[in-house]
Amino acid sequence: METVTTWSPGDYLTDQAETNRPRFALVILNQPIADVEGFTRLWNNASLRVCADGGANHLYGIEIDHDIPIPDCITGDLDSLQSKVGNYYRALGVSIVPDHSQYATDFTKSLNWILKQEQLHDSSKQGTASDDDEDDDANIQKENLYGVPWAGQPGAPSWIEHAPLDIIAYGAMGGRVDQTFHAIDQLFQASHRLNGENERGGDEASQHTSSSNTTERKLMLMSEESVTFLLEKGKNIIDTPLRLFGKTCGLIPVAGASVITTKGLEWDLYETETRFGGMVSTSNHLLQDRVEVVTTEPLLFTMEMRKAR
Ligand SMILES: Nc1ncnc2c1ncn2[C@@H]1O[C@H](COP(=O)(O)OP(=O)(O)OP(=O)(O)O)[C@@H](O)[C@H]1O
Ligand SMILES: Cc1ncc(C[n+]2csc(CCO)c2C)c(N)n1
Repeated sequence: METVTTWSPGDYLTDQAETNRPRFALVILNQPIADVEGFTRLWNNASLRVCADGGANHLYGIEIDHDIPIPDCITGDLDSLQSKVGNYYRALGVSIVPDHSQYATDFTKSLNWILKQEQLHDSSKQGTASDDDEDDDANIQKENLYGVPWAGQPGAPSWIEHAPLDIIAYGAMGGRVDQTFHAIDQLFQASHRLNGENERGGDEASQHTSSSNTTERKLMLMSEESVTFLLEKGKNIIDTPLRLFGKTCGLIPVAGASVITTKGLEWDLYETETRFGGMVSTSNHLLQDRVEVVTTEPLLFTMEMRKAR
């Protein structure tokens, strides 16, 4: 069975009025934001907005001049959050959720917070079926734990009906190298941690079909420079509208050697092995608005954002 995964990163960037845009959560990391317009479009489009610790400082910098939505949450060890920024958002009612674990980064803690919101909603759906005092207690406890008044309560925001949300992390690439590799590791982790270990792969029955489309939640890393995600084993169809993306792209074998076939690139490959120390396709070019990549192992795909000028 061939698995087909479709990727449409441009959909997150389209205007809010446009329909069919996937609902997504946006995590802002602690990196400078040069392309304020591009970031603001993404921030406005997001359904759930989380600041990873010092990410809030950059948001605050933008909010001074722009009318943008406040975050739903600021989380992390909060060692980078400036006190004036924390006080500002606290006064506006933003949940500030400290997590001092020394075994998870602020990026991971932000993903955990998103997962918790979704899980709380799931349990609240089960809870509403039996409307007893025990459930009320559970909801109060959840509110105390996660600092979100609506968590687990009736009247939760509408995005939650679209959960699990896709997740975009903004600002993960191009800073500290260990943080960059950590972000790539999050892409690997995402395939099981954010989607549930058991939902992947074909079951016995689906082995008999020739192809299946995966509808798992996506995690993508975006910045003003690039968008990056981990292609899955099998066939990947990537929407690459050239009005939104620059032509330069790369296919990086971060999971080890892979045999790949591509369609739609200037230097297409046909059943070619890619591995570090062997052939790695960087500085390749998109030729069209849709690219296909078949890969035997997960493969990092990255492409440029289109520059305003
Ligand atoms: N220099 C950097 N390069 C790339 N990503 C970064 C960098 N600094 C921070 N980040 C991202 O932003 C998140 C929040 O950063 P924060 O302000 O807490 O810095 P930190 O204390 O160094 O991060 P952490 O506590 O997560 O190790 C980090 O978890 C990381 O994903
Ligand atoms: C094997 C191993 N390597 C590094 C760390 C350190 N660490 C990882 S995430 C984190 C929190 C950063 O805010 C810290 C300190 C660890 N715990 N275990």
